[in-house]
This record gives sequence, C-alpha cells and structure tokens, in this order.
Amino acid sequence: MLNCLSGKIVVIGFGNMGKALVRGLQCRNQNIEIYVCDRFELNPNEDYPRDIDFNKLTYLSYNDLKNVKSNLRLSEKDSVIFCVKPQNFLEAVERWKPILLGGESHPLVISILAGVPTELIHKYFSNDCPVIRCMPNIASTVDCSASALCASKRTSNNYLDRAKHIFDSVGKTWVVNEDQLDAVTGLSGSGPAYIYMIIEALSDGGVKMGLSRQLSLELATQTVLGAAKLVQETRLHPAVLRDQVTTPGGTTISAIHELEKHGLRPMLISAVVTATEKSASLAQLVERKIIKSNSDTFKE
Ligand SMILES: NC(=O)C1=CN([C@@H]2O[C@H](COP(=O)(O)OP(=O)(O)OC[C@H]3O[C@@H](n4cnc5c(N)ncnc54)[C@H](O)[C@@H]3O)[C@@H](O)[C@H]2O)C=CC1
Ligand SMILES: O=C(O)[C@@H]1CCC=N1
Repeated sequence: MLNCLSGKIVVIGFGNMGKALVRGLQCRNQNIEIYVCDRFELNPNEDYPRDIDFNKLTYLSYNDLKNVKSNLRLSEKDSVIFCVKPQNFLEAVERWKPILLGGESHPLVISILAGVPTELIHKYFSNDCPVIRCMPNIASTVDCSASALCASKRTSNNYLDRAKHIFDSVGKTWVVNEDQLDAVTGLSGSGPAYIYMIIEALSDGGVKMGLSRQLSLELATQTVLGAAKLVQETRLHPAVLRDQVTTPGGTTISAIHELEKHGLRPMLISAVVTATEKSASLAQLVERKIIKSNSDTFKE
C-alpha cells in the first residue's frame, strides 16, 4: 500500500537506521524528495541496502556543502529526521540547523535517538517547531520495525499522523506516552540483539548435536519467525502456546526445566530493565555535552 506523504524529508545520519528509513520511505512514497546528510562522501563500493535508489537522493556532505541546493529551504510540510548517535546530536544540530532550519517556517523535527527527550530537543529549536520522538528498530531494514513514537507537549496531533506515516513505511507503529519510550527502547529498540543471541545459541545447540551450521541456523531462524507469527496471529498468551508444544513427559518439558534452572526469563527481564535504565541515563550524557558546549561558547 502506498503511503500518502509529501514534501521533503531530510535524514541526518545515513548509518544503519538512516539507510533503513530511506529505503522504506522510497519504496512506499512517490511524492517525497529525500535528502541525506552525513559526515562523509558516499562510498559507491559500500554494501548499502540494495533497493535504495541513489539517483533519487540528494546527498549533503558534512565537509562539503557547496552542493546544497539553494531551494533547500524547508517548510511546515517538510520533515527532518535525526538518525545520529546520541553523542553526535549536538554537533549534528550545530552543523545542520543553520542550513535546514534557518528560515521562518518550522519543519517537523523527528529524533530516533535513544534516551533524548523531546524537551531537550526543543531547547535547540524554536518552541514553535513541532518535535516527535520515535524508537524504531533495526528490522526497519526489512519493513518489520516495531516503532513507538510520541509528540512533545507543544506538538499537535497532525504531526503525530505524519510521523506515523513515516514509520509505517518500515513496519508497525504505536503511539505511546513519552515516559514509556525508554522502556520501549529497552524492549523493542534493543530487542533484536537479544533475539540474535538466542538464534545464534539455538543454532550452536544444533551444531553441538551434529547438525551442519547452515541447517542449524536456518532451522533456528525459521523457528523464531514461526513462533513470533503464531503469537501475533492467534493473540494467545505465549504461555498457552508453549503448553501446546509441551507433551507431558516429552522432550520440551525437559528443555524448559533446563531453561528455568538457568534463569532464562529473569535474565531477559533484567536485560530489558537495564537497557531501559541506560536509555534514561543517555539524556544526561547529551545534556552534559550541551552544558559543556554552552560554557565553551560563553568563554569565547
Ligand atoms: N541501531 C539500532 O538498532 C537502532 C538505533 N537507534 C538510534 O538511531 C541512532 C543511529 O543509530 P545507527 O544508525 O545504528 O548508527 P550509525 O553509526 O550506523 O549511523 C550514524 C550515522 O550518523 C553519521 N553522523 C555522525 N555525526 C554526524 C553529523 N554531525 N552529521 C551528520 N551525520 C553524522 C555517521 O557518520 C553515521 O553514518 C542512534 O541514536 C540510536 O540510538 C534507534 C533504534 C534502533
Ligand atoms: O544500542 C543502542 O543504544 C541503540 C538504541 C536501540 C538500539 N540500538
């Protein structure tokens, strides 16, 4: 289904997530112009996601801005998406804000940075600037993101709809309260990494029991996909589905006993808790950088 976005979309930070978003946006939206901003020139030999159409992108390099089109004055119907690491947020704002957001009009500013609250983003942009914070995940690369987003207190719901269209281009999107976004980061933002570890360990188990690496990996991957699909399609509680697999006196209950002995569930709960707390602490890191930068400016 084609989305109904229009206007310009500027993606600042063309790394894992920036590329994934651009790919999805290009595939689903015909009426948008996409600009990508990064530090370095594109390396044509780099293995970018294959279905990005580079001929339809305008690339702005951090170090060489002479190619910036003079018509790149953004308006209310345009959007700027920050996809840099939290520690690069400040320098990215300083570099790109005068070029992209220097005018009177206020494009939508979206951040996918872990831990950076909308209030902090507002410190950098006019209060009239609409601000959305979103936490997608790496499965955006294959249109399977679990994204959750919120608007700042000063941002109208119209912008929430636009942001939802953007992230619907790469998967499913939920609207949440901002105080839930650190937990979202700990669960679905970082979550793919936990599942990759599970897939890897399951496939190691297969290899240990004599299966080839390739077969083990394919079986483990399909098992995770199939189990997730069953939860999604039946909407049954995972414990009910687990019971359907567990034959009394059979193989599964023996394995479940091992998993319980070694604490699989408390381990995963702790992983989400600790990643949530880390996300919440990233705001302080960015803020400390801001404070340092402000005091440096003051000294000059
Ligand atoms: N990797 C993931 O699974 C997810 C990451 N995020 C968030 O997305 C953000 C980006 O993560 P990744 O894409 O994994 O990082 P990445 O390191 O792959 O990409 C960041 C890009 O930003 C560029 N960059 C750095 N400073 C810049 C500047 N001043 N101006 C323009 N470009 C600049 C870098 O050259 C790089 O290409 C992070 O803030 C992270 O918290 C959110 C959800 C999932
Ligand atoms: O590890 C991180 O900080 C980012 C945020 C969510 C996934 N990756």
